[in-house]
Amino acid sequence: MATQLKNLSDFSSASNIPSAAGYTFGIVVAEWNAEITGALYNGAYQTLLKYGAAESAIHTYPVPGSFELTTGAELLLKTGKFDAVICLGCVIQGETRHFDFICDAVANGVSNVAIKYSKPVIFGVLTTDNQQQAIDRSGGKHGNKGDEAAVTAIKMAKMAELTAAL
Ligand SMILES: Nc1c(NC[C@H](O)[C@H](O)[C@H](O)CO)[nH]c(=O)[nH]c1=O
Ligand SMILES: CC(=O)[C@@H](O)COP(=O)(O)O
Repeated sequence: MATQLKNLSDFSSASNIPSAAGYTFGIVVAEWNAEITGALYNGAYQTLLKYGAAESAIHTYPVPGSFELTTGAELLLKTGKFDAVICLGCVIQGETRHFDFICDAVANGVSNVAIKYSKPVIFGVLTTDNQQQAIDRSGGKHGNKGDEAAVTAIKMAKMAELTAAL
């Protein structure tokens, strides 16, 4: 499987990451599986700082679960004050089909909010079979999806800025 072949968060060879300076970011973080989402958040926050975002330009809001990430993104984007919103969560399969409904709702919801406001909303949600897969992708052997979400937010904020000038 491709995932097993690499650290998915290795940006060392990526020279095409724009500066995050001047952009305002929202980060909405689900409290479910907090040990995982906390690691995702730390990765995203530190990555934004690494690429030049000001601490004062990063605004963080917790929500109860991943299902609420869409609402969190909507509430932030309706203010008109954010260049990108990063949604962080971790949904781990349980005994029932609840997993499927949450994952589908968040993926579709995040996409719809991004389109509604023509602003980047980044899907930084782990959807795993078990806890170990989540650990591996939140600072473990497969990298940190929070890092990736932050890089995506920077790139998309830059694209939004460039296309607004067209
Ligand atoms: N089981 C997980 C949940 N469940 C909670 C939902 O996200 C939502 O808060 C609830 O249905 C009320 O609307 N959330 C996660 O983020 N991760 C899970 O594994
Ligand atoms: C993804 C979930 O909501 C899950 O944790 C709930 O567990 P279960 O499906 O066993 O009720």
